[in-house]
Amino acid sequence: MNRSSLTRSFLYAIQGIVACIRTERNMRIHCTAAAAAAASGIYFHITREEWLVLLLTIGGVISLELVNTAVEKAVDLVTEKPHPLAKFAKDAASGAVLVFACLSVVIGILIFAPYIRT
Ligand SMILES: Nc1ncnc2c1ncn2[C@@H]1O[C@H](COP(=O)(O)OP(=O)(O)OP(=O)(O)O)[C@@H](O)[C@H]1O
Repeated sequence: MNRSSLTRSFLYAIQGIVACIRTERNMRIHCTAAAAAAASGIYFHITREEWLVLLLTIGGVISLELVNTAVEKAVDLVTEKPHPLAKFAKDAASGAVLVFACLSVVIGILIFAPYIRT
């Protein structure tokens, strides 16, 4: 892979992220929550280890939402007619986001609750 094709792949990936933020309401919710968590991390001066967990969690949710959107678009490309496999694929992909998002809330509470209490 030469340098210009590497740059092109990078630009396509950025285009994918921007398109997802523009079109997907859930993605904008995740980005807002991520910004709020990062701002809280700065405000409370959380530790290096807490930043590692927080950043991994933010990256996980946003990456999973990108994959979920990709699955939705790919399914819609194949068929927009009701189909049990289309439902299965979309529900499983959004289930993956839901699992990670719920655990992120728990992680956020575990990180920030001690700072808020003191
Ligand atoms: N072709 C289909 N066949 C059967 N069920 C479908 C189909 N398309 C969507 N569904 C059902 O409708 C739900 C919502 O699908 P839709 O494509 O509107 O996603 P969405 O509302 O944009 O999801 P998200 O909120 O995760 O972005 C799916 O999770 C699935 O249960």
